[in-house]
Amino acid sequence: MPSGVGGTGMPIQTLDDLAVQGTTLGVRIDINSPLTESGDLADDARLRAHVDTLSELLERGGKVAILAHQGRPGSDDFASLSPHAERLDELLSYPVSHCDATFSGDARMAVENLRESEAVVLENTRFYSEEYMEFPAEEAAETHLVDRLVPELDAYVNDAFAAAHRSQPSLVGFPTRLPGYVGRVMENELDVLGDIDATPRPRVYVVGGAKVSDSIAVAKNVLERDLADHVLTAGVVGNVFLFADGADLGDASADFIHDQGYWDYIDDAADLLEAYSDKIHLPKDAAVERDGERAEITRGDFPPKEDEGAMDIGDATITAYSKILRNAGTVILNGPAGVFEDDTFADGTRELYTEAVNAEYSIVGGGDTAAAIRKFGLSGFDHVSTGGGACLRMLTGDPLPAVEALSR
Ligand SMILES: Nc1ncnc2c1ncn2[C@@H]1O[C@H](COP(=O)(O)OP(=O)(O)O)[C@@H](O)[C@H]1O
Ligand SMILES: O=C(OP(=O)(O)O)[C@H](O)COP(=O)(O)O
Repeated sequence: MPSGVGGTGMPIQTLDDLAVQGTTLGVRIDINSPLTESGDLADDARLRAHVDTLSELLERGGKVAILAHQGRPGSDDFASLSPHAERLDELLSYPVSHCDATFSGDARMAVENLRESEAVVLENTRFYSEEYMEFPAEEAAETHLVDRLVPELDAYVNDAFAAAHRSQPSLVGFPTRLPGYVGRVMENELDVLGDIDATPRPRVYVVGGAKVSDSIAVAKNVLERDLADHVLTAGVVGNVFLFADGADLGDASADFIHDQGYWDYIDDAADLLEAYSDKIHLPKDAAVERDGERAEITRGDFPPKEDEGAMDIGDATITAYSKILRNAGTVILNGPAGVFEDDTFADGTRELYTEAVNAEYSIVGGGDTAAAIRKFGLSGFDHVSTGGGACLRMLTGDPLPAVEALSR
């Protein structure tokens, strides 16, 4: 019988149920990481998170074909997984190579040629167009990527919790055609994040960062299900809510939101504000760059000058949000409050994250969120999830497609 995984209530097989020796395994991990301008890894936390799973499979004699994505088509961090393979080769005590193909003949040959306790990182799954589309599991199973790789594999392991909210071929297509198992990262995240109702009130969600569609969906869910006592908005998400509330953050911020494809979400944010204005908190001020320095503008003085984009929350927002966080029973946080990579606009993220540690129970998650935590040298959170959107989605009780596909 499958070992089962806490929190999901669904019988899912773990690596304890998998006979590894000599088998060829397709292993989906999430090593989507911040990159430097030259394309190197700016942070390797997600790679390190998967070391236990990969080491276990290799130590037990597995032939490991790694599937993963990096960035999104059109994004600055949309890149090859070659640096990731090099870093995994350094982190693991087993040989890790890279193949610059995902499911072509060369990729299938690379998988066929694997010896026991060897791994190959196949190329960025999102270099292939169908991977950036969402499908029901049964349709995903018939995509080229899945169809071409299945004959080379004996089983599939999904350890990519951080991408489990995406119903994309490499995440949901294999379990309908191969025996599927969760890796150790996925197993732990599902166990820890299993039951949000067990966490103490008042429960405060902090939705920051730049993935507006994910954050609005989560905010809607936790408010409709009365899971949240407060929703603090920051980052690009906060800027969208400010526009939705009629504030004029100026052309630079508006153009950025348009360019990211999120302008249409302003109506959704407005609907949430109308229904839950008592629980949703908006920034009271913003930080912009003026003459090369940080300048703060209160909402009463919006809009900033035409070329000044809102790059961080200001002191008034930090003070107001910190007071709520200080009195929180549970803080659930995803996404930076500003462009924290630039020290000029790191104040909001650093201050809010520092305050979140002091909550009775704190869960933080996300690739850039984790990178910010390391940048500021913070510790003491009860759980640092490898996933941002996936973590929030899990905590709203919404199903994670990749997990559902494994529990068939
Ligand atoms: N006001 C802002 N304007 C532009 N980008 C922002 C702003 N606030 C935060 N960001 C960006 O959001 C990105 C992280 O967002 P996201 O990917 O949602 O976080 P995570 O990976 O933790 O889920 C960072 O690269 C950061 O620079
Ligand atoms: O970084 C990720 O999500 P996160 O930004 O919520 O942490 C995952 O790798 C998913 O990436 P995606 O949001 O481009 O599908």
